[in-house]
Amino acid sequence: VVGGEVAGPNSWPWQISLQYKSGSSYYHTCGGTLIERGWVMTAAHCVDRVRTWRVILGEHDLNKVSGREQIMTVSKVHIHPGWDSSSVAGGFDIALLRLTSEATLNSYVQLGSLPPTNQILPHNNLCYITGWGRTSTGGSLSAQLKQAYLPLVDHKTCTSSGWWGSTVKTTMVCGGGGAEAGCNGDSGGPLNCMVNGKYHVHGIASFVSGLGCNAPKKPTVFTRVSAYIDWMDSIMK
Ligand SMILES: CC(C)c1ccc(NC(=O)[C@@H]2CCCN2C(=O)[C@H](CCCC[NH3+])NC(=O)C(F)(F)F)cc1
Repeated sequence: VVGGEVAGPNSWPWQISLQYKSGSSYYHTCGGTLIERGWVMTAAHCVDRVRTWRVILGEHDLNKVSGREQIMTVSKVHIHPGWDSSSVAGGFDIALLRLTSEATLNSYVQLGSLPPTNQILPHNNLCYITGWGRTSTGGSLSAQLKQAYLPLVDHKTCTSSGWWGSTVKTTMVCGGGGAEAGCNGDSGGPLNCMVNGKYHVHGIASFVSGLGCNAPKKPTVFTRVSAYIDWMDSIMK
């Protein structure tokens, strides 16, 4: 996350850290959202390589043990059948991870709320991106979870000339476009949007400009969760 601030510990209790094993250590690679006690929603591009995964719930500082963490292994990865790893512009950047055991819900670990099917939020809707991604283009990951205010950018603006144009599809949502942005390592994490006084997970961080995470007029692009409710229901049935 470029800009914004360190989040209050566990103030986004559905945020997870997706980590892969290399040698005898695990490394943060993406964010994600706990949506059922046994299911995590993330981006397809995060899990389209065969790796040994683990999910940390109740995480805040990647380098410290608070005792609030729950370390979960992944028993199955479900990547949307429409995902094409050679083109993030094609959309379908969504995957579901079946956890080996069910999470214990408490003050530090809660389920994220999903939007109704095909809900489209208005331009400038209040949204926050959260993640441990790079804090500047080419910079390092954040040890603590960060949050940044990314007002929603409507499709008409986001697909206009000088912005993303036709790269952005109707199954995507855009947020920010100014100094604050998602960045590498925030992938798969939630775009938390306020609707009727409650945060819903409206987006899954998908891509930013190759020119820089906070390139002007290149808002962070998210998978629009409300476009994939039926698919998710069919998998989690
Ligand atoms: C649509 C197409 C023109 C296109 C547009 C932008 C990109 N951006 C990128 O690839 C930049 C550079 C490093 C990773 N990155 C990204 O955008 C990565 C992975 C994207 C999927 C790539 N297989 N995503 C993120 O950093 C994010 F925003 F989700 F946190 C890639 C392709």
